[in-house]
Amino acid sequence: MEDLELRRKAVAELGRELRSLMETVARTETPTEDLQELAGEVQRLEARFTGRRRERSEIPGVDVFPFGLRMYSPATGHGSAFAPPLEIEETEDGLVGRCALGVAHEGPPGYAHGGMSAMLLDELMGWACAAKGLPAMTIALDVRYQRPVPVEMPLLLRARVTGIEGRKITVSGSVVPEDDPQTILVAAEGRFVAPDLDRARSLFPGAKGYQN
Ligand SMILES: CCCCCCCCCCCCCC(=O)SCCNC(=O)CCNC(=O)[C@H](O)C(C)(C)COP(=O)(O)OP(=O)(O)OC[C@H]1O[C@@H](n2cnc3c(N)ncnc32)[C@H](O)[C@@H]1OP(=O)(O)O
Repeated sequence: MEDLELRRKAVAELGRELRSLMETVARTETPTEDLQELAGEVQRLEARFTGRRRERSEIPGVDVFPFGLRMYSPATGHGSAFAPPLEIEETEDGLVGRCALGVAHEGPPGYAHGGMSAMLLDELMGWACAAKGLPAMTIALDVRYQRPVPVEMPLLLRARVTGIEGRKITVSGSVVPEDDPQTILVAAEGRFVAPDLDRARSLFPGAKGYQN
């Protein structure tokens, strides 16, 4: 069997180059004829991905699901062109995530798109549930945007489970500047539900962790 760590490294390297490309594209003011030529080159590059494509519900071979690694997650995935990617660490008081957003994640000029903050919080809050042994899905997310989130600024995200009632979990989260953690840019409250085994099996037929 192919070395999994080697493959994860290759996936992450490709992801890093794609993120860099996305940022270059979002910032470029290069002449129009260059853009037209580059689009053709990217199309030719895409045609070189000739290997097997995974099925819609198939878990990527590099992942560990539901408790571990999602390499193509748009929030945490090192293989994702879209992810910052968010780096997560477990602390005594819940989870802490670190990242900086780029111009490719912009909403208002110079500031992050609100959907990015919501997505990153949603993901981190979801991982906070998994860290309690309850891999769960979001059923409600209330996001308060208190200050705009500058792009290219190191950010600290926090997620803490505040209550567990059977399979229902409540989680709070925030985004702050890493160098000014008292200033809350975004605050969130979320409700999550850990699907029961039957529901999880039907939702994620490709997940070995839920099968007999
Ligand atoms: C799970 C796996 C993933 C983990 C990956 C690792 C972490 C990655 C982190 C990534 C994070 C990314 C996160 C994402 O992006 S998750 C993606 C966005 N979220 C969804 O798509 C979830 C859609 N909802 C559902 O599929 C079902 O509702 C689920 C599966 C969650 C529960 O269906 P299930 O059949 O299992 O539950 P139940 O019917 O037995 O109900 C149980 C209890 O819950 C209450 N209730 C249920 N639903 C709702 C609702 N919508 N509103 C209000 N309440 C609701 C219900 O009243 C009952 O309460 P009670 O009567 O007992 O008091």
